[in-house]
Amino acid sequence: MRRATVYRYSLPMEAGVVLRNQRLKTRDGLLVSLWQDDKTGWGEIAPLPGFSQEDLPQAQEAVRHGLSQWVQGASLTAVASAFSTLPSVAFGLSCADAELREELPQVLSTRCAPLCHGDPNELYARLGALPADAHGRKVAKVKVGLYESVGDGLNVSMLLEALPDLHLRLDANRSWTPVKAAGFARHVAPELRSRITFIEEPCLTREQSRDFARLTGIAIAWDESVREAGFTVQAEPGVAAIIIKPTLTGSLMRCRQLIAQAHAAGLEAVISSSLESSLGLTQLARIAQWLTPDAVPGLDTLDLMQAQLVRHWPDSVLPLTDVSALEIVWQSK
Ligand SMILES: O=C(O)CCC(=O)c1ccccc1C(=O)O
Ligand SMILES: [Mg+2]
Repeated sequence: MRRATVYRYSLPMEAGVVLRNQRLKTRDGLLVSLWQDDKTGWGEIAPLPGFSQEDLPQAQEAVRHGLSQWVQGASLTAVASAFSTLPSVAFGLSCADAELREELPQVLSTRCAPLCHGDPNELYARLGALPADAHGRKVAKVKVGLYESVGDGLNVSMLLEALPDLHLRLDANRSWTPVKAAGFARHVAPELRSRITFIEEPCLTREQSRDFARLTGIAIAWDESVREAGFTVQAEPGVAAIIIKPTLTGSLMRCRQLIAQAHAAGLEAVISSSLESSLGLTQLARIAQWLTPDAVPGLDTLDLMQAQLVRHWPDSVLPLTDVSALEIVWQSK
């Protein structure tokens, strides 16, 4: 006997969370819970406005359709893979399926690369307290490209000089022209550059980003590119990693394939958040622990929200919204 329920959630965000020039006041998405015999599995489907190709009504319709098929006996692995044009649906359903089949291990590490922002004194204290990894490195992430690139260069240099065991991931989201990218690099001394683990997509085009890596010796990582048609994972000079945001990428099987390709090419694969709730985020932490145990994931986004959802992120003090408070939008008979 199979049963499925689809819930809809809307969580208030912290004031001032801006994504691609639009303010995100609430994070909206779906949770699915599946029952089969005495087993249960949950998944989160949350298209991210400005990033996902699909919107929530489209996702909801697809989830309803996919789960009706599953309830009637179809394989959810197959159902999820069929939604390759709706990555959030493919990912959420495949997570619920993996939990149900007890394939997704429970072990979870809350270790992730903290996003550096806000008051410098507070930031220094936070980074000072950050645990080092097996190589004695502290890994944190800084968004760049929002203001003057020269200021970004000075800021990054200041952090690296102040904390000798700090290694930084930077993320420019393709915002620099080659001239701005050079302005950034000019203000980061060559001896500090090796502690920039990578910068995600510094420039508008891949070719410009490759040139930046070659000219500056600063490694880069692909993020947006990974989700573009025609992208193939391959070893390239100056490329250190690929970023995998499962909600924007697709089924667990697709993510595993990308991770395997990255590792085969000698690249780091970094699991990263698309602003999932605490339920999706804890699953991402489990996936990261399982499939990319040596890479610190990019999951420091829970505090952008004002509440957790159904499952706790360990140590978070945010209030928890219980499943009983959620609207049921579909249920199998
Ligand atoms: O990768 C991380 O560390 C956090 C997640 C993150 O940065 C992000 C989250 C949602 C949408 C886009 C991005 C991004 O990588 O720019
Ligand atoms: Mg990025």
